[in-house]
Amino acid sequence: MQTSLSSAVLGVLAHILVFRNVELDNFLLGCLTIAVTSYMSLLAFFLVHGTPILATFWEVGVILASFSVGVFFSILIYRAFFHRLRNIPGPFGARLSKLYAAYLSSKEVKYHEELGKLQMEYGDFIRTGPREICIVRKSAVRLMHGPDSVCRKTTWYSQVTTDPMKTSVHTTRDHEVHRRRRKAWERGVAIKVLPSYEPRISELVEIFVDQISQGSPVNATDWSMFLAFDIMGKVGFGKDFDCLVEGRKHPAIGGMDESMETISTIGQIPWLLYYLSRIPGATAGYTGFFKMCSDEIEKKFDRWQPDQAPNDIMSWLLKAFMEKDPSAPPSKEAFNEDSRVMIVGGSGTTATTLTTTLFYLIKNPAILHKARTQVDFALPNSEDWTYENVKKITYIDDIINEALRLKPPVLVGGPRVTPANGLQVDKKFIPGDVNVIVPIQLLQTDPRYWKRSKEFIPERFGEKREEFGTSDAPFFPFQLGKNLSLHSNEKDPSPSYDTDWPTGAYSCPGKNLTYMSLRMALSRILQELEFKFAPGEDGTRFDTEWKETFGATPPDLFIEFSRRVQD
Ligand code: HEM
Repeated sequence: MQTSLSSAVLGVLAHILVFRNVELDNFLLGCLTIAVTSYMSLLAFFLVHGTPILATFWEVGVILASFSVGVFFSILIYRAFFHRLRNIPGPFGARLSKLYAAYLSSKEVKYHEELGKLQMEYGDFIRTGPREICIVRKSAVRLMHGPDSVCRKTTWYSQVTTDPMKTSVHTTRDHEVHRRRRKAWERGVAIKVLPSYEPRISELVEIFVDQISQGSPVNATDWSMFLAFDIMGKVGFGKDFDCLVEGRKHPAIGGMDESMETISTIGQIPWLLYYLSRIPGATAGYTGFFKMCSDEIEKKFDRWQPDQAPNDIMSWLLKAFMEKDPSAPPSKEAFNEDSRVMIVGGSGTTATTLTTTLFYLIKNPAILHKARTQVDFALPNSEDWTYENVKKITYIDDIINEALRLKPPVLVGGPRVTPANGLQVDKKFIPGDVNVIVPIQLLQTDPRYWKRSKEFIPERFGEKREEFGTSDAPFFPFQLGKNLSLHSNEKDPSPSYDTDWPTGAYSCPGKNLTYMSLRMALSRILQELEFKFAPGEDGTRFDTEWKETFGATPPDLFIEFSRRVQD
């Protein structure tokens, strides 16, 4: 009894003095090794001192079990009643473990909506995990994601690897290393290199328009993905993925879709995902995709010519690598990771936005008519369809932005950790070392900041901007993007609506490329095609059944496209 009690007390002390003060997430294997070693040492100790074998196993088992009970009991009591977040309201289960968030996410894979329900019940500051809160306040956006933010990426970003030599730019948690690596990326998607991508994007959009207008209804969710994936192949790798020509998903990503829902649920507990993904066979669905990316990188290395100007995003990273520039990915593994982030981060998001714009245009015939009239005016002939001309149709930008507002392809967004000395958000003090989520879709549809918040009104980003108070409202689908002008201009072809909210350190570098792809696709569709819901489709599922899979997985949407008959 005495041994058991002492072991339990030791467990409590271990939690209070050691475990509570260390970021344990990625040292669990180390902890397990220490536990096994301790077990073996204790066994050896008792046996050497002449304790019979059975009694030895019993004694050591009791010591370890008591120690573990002490640790877990201390953790639960501490999290429930003494934690620095004890005054932030939230479900009791969320205080104890992130398993609660995983449970919410697993119900229907709609964590974005679950957060909305929690907000209704607990207010704008909600405790969503033992040391995690969700803040549904505009003021939190800039504090977490703005250029002057002192908040950093959390352990959530370590779910693939903890080795800084192997992380992608997205999963690099060291702020300084990340800052350096962003430079190579920014060269690859800079405004001045975009024109070199235009012919490739135009060619793919033409194939897209040809393919979808063959007469029968098409699943716009899939076809938008084929287009976006092909664009990332051409602009990212300089490679034909041929999804549009063959009318199918790339075989390499076939196995990935099914695992996205599971991953996003388990991803609520990053360390668990980290360890599960190390079980042999656990990432089988990704093998083809990983191989495709690493093969392409390998080919790029083989074909590298120092005197040739880079003509795709990965070549810009390769140039930095070959020239030993500090912005380069630090290893081939890191290179591979960057290429995967580019494909995954760049294709699904762009595709989702394109489908969303089509959905809203069909639902709002007056807006569709206005958009078409403007396109016809700016591009009277087929040959007028050039990016230079398309950029001038600002109503297209307004439509894209309104789609990104209502249904952002990243519905919730990545967590950030507060600095050691904490952070003031309005009147609430958030203690240090706390993970914070600022949910994108909830804030972008919040009636406190957006008039007629659930309605599709592109003009709120254009001529009715002042009337709708858009400048002051939280709009951050790319986190906080570059902000140079209201509408396209020479310096920045991407529109910006948050003049006071300049670029955050971790914001999306692909924003300009995204606008270019979407502007080209949408303008060509409007110029060339009529479209309406396919028989039996009314868009309800597409409107309501989005899954939160770190980004978003929208349902199918069946649309009938046909060539426009010019009158
Ligand atoms: C509609 C289109 C897109 C949306 C809404 C979007 C949104 C986002 C968001 C919200 C983040 C921040 C994620 C986080 O905080 O963890 C992000 C990061 C990122 N995006 Fe995008 N993205 C889009 C398109 C693209 C494209 C086309 C590319 C490829 C060129 C791309 C590449 C990246 C990369 C590399 C990061 C990581 C940046 C970093 O951590 O420094 N994205 N994106």
